[in-house]
Amino acid sequence: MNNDIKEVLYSKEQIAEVTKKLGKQITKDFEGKNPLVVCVLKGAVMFTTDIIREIDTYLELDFMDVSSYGEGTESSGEVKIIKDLDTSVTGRDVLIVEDIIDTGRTLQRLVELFKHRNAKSVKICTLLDKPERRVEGVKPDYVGFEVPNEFVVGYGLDFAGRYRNLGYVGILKPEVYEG
Ligand SMILES: O=P(O)(O)OC[C@H]1O[C@H](OP(=O)(O)OP(=O)(O)O)[C@H](O)[C@@H]1O
Ligand code: HPA
Ligand SMILES: [Mg+2]
Repeated sequence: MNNDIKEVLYSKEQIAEVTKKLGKQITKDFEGKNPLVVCVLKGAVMFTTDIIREIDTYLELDFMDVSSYGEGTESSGEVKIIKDLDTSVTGRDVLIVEDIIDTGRTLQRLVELFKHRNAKSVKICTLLDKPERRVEGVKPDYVGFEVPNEFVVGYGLDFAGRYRNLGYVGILKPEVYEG
């Protein structure tokens, strides 16, 4: 599996360090707010479980399963909701946790949905931001790293369902997805 990686972008240690830093910031900003943390499955599962342990406020956790990439490296353009939240967002301070913002379609859809459901506030925390590919105007409130316009995998991020279990984030060799 490691042989399929062209370059390691962020090591386990770098991810842990930035997660701690973001957790501290979020702790400060959400003090006394009891936010509803929304983990966007499946990519954000590792980042979410790590960052919530760095946030020192009361919070609640829920999961939403959303998908638009299927087996490829390009967004299908259609954001499918596979599993909705169990919790109502009405009147809640929502913090969406994502692994990556690429075109921005996934988050645009979620932010619109939560606002429509009358969330009190909606904030976004993403480990990775790939601003070069943006087609929607969403802006994250908390960002770990800006990534170049390459298909990245690891630490939750997949290609065709694989590589989520890498501890680091790396660039996939193009020959892996080109066939
Ligand atoms: O900004 P966008 O272009 O919308 O891309 C970002 C989204 O795409 C990936 O999810 P995917 O749809 O592959 O589902 P997964 O998390 O289950 O892998 C990733 O985890 C983000 O949720
Ligand atoms: O670069 C990426 N890697 C994995 N999944 C993704 N979903 C959007 N962009 C990416
Ligand atoms: Mg994915």
